[in-house]
Amino acid sequence: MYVTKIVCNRINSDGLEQFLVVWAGKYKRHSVPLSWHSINELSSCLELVQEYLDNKTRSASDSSRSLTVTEPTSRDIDVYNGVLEVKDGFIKIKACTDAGVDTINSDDVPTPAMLSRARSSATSTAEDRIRMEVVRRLRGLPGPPIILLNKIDRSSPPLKFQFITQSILREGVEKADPATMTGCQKCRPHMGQNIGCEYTKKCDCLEYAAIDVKRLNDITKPIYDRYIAGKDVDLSQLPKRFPYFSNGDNTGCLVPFYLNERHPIYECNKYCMCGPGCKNRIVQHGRQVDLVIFKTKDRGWGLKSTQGLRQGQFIDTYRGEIITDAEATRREKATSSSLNSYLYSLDKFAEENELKPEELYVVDGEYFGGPTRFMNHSCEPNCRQYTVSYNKHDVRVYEIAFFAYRNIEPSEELTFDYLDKDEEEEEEGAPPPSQEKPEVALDVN
Ligand SMILES: C[S@@+](CC[C@H](N)C(=O)[O-])C[C@H]1O[C@@H](n2cnc3c(N)ncnc32)[C@H](O)[C@@H]1O
Repeated sequence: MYVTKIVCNRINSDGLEQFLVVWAGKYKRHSVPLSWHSINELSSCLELVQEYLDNKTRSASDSSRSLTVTEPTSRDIDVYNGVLEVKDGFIKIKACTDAGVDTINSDDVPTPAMLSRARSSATSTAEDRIRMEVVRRLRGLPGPPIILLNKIDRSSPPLKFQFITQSILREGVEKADPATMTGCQKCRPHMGQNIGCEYTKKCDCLEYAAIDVKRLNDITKPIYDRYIAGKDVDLSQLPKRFPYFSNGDNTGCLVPFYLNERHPIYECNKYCMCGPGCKNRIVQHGRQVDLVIFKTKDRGWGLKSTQGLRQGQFIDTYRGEIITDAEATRREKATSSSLNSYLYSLDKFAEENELKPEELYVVDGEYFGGPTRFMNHSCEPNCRQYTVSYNKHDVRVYEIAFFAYRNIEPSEELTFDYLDKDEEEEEEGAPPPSQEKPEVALDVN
């Protein structure tokens, strides 16, 4: 026995908030079992209660606009279509042979009388219970606190959304063979400045990192030209940069070369010889900033931080279910929304690896994800998403990480551009926001 739907609410004669629930099962039409329950008895189906309350709020605002008032036309009754009993800890339906039990045609429920009563009945205990459940889930997440804030109404983020700490690989999605995941072998934890990887030429993790063409010289330019001509060359000879500042106030923030040009970030991994203290590891350590999921006036939920963020500071990853392109298309068709804002294609390496669209994977953050799933769109965003790879040989599964694109004031809403495309940006040559600090790259070749 399980609940399939909530159809009505009321305050009973004891002053208790109750919800009329529909139970699943094979029953004769018109005699589907229904019963009234308090929110404490509905803890296993809070999502359904939330869905009911959201619909009720929506239809209340619709009817206030059209000024339609439905007057009660039939009497309200308490017991419907059978008797529920608790047996062995489960709710069961006892066949109703007692002529004295009130029944009602279930197709008529909720009756106009019930609806009228529901409209004027408070649901604050249920709303508080739902909020407590969201807060409980947020407290279970690793990292600094994530606060839930709603000064607009009594709603909570959807309970059908599950917070996860790592993306979930769905059917048909595979990471590259684990044997391809290698670490840098020539780096050591103490090579000079005690920061792990010190020299871009030694760090194998940078093999496929972007070439810093501005730093080509008489020796490296001919190697670069051969590389561009498609010849086999030793890429470690070409000038590269580590992605993060290794010292100073901006330690851990993205250097402008990556921040502005959106080059894929290759972090060191568990097979690297540089050790866990290496400064080429930021995203893999997870979120280090506090976050607030808050209700906006007109854009649903949004995200902010109570602390100021520095330009280039890592916020969190965008996670979700990683699905195949075919599954993404199926989900897109199934959703009523024409623009599915939760799907994110993992296509960063598609062109250079000649991957066909149908071979790509997609991250769906609608029902499983992290707090960044609540970030809203802006055409002038203060955050941007970057590609972060721990396995340079895996071109289909990687992380999407949000970093502050400029300094961000405490409690400023965090936004990114949903239509952001790296390629367009490079073509247009959009000027980056000014850097307050000069860049100090980590590579000291
Ligand atoms: C990824 S979600 C962001 C979180 C969302 N606000 C929520 O409450 O779940 C994307 C959805 O948020 C809303 N949204 C995001 N940015 C918006 C904006 N700038 N203006 C209006 N609605 C926006 C749209 O409904 C969009 O489909």
